[in-house]
Amino acid sequence: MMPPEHESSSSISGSPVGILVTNRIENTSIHADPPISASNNVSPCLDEENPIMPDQHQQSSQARFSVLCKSLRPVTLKFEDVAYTVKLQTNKGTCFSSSEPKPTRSVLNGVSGIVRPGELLAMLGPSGSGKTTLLTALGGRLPGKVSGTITYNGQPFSSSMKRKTGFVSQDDVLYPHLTVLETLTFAALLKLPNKLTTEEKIEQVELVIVELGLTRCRNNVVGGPLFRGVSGGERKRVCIGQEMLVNPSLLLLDEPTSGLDSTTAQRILATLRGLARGGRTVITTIHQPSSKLYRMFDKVVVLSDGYPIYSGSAGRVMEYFGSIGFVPGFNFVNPADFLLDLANGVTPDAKQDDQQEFHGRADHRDDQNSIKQPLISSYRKNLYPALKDEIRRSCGTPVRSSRSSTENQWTTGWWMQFKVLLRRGLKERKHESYSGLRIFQVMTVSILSGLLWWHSDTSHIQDQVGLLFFFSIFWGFFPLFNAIFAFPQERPMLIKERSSGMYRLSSYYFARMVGDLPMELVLPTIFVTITYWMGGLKPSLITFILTLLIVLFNVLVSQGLGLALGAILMEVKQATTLASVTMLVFLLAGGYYIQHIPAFIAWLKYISFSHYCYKLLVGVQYSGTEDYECELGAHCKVLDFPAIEYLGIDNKGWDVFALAVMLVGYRLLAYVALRLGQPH
Ligand SMILES: Nc1ncnc2c1ncn2[C@@H]1O[C@H](COP(=O)(O)OP(=O)(O)OP(=O)(O)O)[C@@H](O)[C@H]1O
Repeated sequence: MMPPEHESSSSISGSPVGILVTNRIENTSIHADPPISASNNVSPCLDEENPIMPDQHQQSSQARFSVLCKSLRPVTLKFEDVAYTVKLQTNKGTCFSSSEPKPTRSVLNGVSGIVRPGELLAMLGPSGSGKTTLLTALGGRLPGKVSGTITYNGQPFSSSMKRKTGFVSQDDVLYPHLTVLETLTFAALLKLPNKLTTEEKIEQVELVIVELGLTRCRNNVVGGPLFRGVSGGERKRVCIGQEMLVNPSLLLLDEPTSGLDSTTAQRILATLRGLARGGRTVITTIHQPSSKLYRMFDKVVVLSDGYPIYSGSAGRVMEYFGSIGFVPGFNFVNPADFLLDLANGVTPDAKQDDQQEFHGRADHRDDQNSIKQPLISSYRKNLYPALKDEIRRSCGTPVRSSRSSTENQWTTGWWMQFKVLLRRGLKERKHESYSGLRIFQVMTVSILSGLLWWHSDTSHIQDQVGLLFFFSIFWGFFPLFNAIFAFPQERPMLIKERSSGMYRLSSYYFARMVGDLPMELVLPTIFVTITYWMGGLKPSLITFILTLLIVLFNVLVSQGLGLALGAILMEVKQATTLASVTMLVFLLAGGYYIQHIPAFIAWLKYISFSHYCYKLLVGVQYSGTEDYECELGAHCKVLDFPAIEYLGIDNKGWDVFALAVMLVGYRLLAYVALRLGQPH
């Protein structure tokens, strides 16, 4: 069997990004076609202080890309004895916490490898073998403790490395309502450094679109589970494009070809190989590559139940397994199939009938283990010592970076991030915020309540007070339940973008707050304007404006509570349940339904923003000197009306203060909860 050949050219050379990457080759010590022998491939580590610089000629011919070229700093990634254990969730102790320690499961065991700039490494293994976990660990995104050592040019993972790393996850997290062009443009504006002008950033987007073959669908919306957008392959390419924009030195991809046809898969891998040849370090997990795809890999790591059974040159794999007695059968065509069979504990040369019989046997698990165990032992005996030696030899002295890891953590400034995130949020959520359904809902309720309270006057003071209470409750519920969805819905995107150090949490948070404001304030304004005048409340412009301002204040407070509940629980079902209980308590303790609440529980009204809003609304509607018709022909003081007397309409300053404290407090709580829930 011939070892897989390595192609000498990539399909992307010739395209603009191809030019960019192939030019990198000429300027580096990396070969256009790196030798597949790991031992021959030891190159010195390149650090931040020694970026590969294009020569003068290329600089002038590619002035447009100069900033991007300079930012490329090759990364040698080494991982040694990487192990990871997870605590398993159990059903026990859901009501009463169990004192028993949670069972643990070892997901990765002593995985080692080295990938240099210019190389494309593939991780192979059956489903559940630990590929994604290893990739996530190498991307510095795995929560909890990863044992072993992972270094990038001899350094541990840092925020500067984070910015040089592109990570494409298996689940394509994208905003469904943005077009392909918008998605990439917003990513470019947020990710590319300030020293590039907006035009240059957009130019870079155009290059990536051409490179990834997205020209045809550039103006199509991405789409989501509820409505169709671009195809699965195009989605995947958009995700890769987002990472390619920043010209990452280290590119990690989780199953970039899953669900794609073989031609598209091949094109994607050719692009990745081209990117690698441009001086990047590219690592991908892959499920079942064809032999054609397999030939594009320089190195492979094969995992079986979290244990490595091979780590090294892709071209030497057959030679190695042959040397330990695993020779492919007569129908051998694809090294990847051979490797997957071995990783599954299945002998590759077994005939179809034997396989069926084999799987049907009750003790086939033991048989599988009896194949896996020698493979794991053989790896430790035959491959590991040489690999360890290679890892140690290559770049033994850690490269010192003169910059601190926190310095220059962000590529763009706070204000730029805020502006871009605000624009993106407005575009993405315009369908939601300005949805006809929401407007219809508010208009219907306002007209209906205007008709129900049609021209009420102080002779029906009970009704009027009821209308004011309705204002406070409706505009307590509505924004609260809308706001609850904000953070749980955006969580995957927030985690993805924050993990790559795209923007500050504060700029995202403020952009979200400000972006939601227009519609949050327009709808109650329409409502109050219709209902106030139809309902026959005091015909005074000042009173109307004050009423409107109080309702808007209430909306902002209620929205803040919704955001806080969403951010704390990060789960819509739990948050809506808690919100409905809270609002029910506020409704009952507000002072309208019950006026003789027992003293031991009367304090509840002080934590209810609806209570303060209701009090203020009544306070601006009626003055202490006003009368109302309490009996036929008899007039009483408004302040003596039982509901108002119980409420007490003095101390408006305190009510405003209490609402202001809640306005700030809830939002602060939401921010802190978001910050604590963020990957570090
Ligand atoms: N946090 C966790 N809690 C429990 N089990 C986990 C956790 N993380 C990973 N695992 C388990 O570890 C194993 C490896 O998972 P991983 O996602 O890395 O596999 P994989 O090889 O990428 O699989 P696939 O090819 O199907 O994506 C799986 O059995 C998975 O269930």
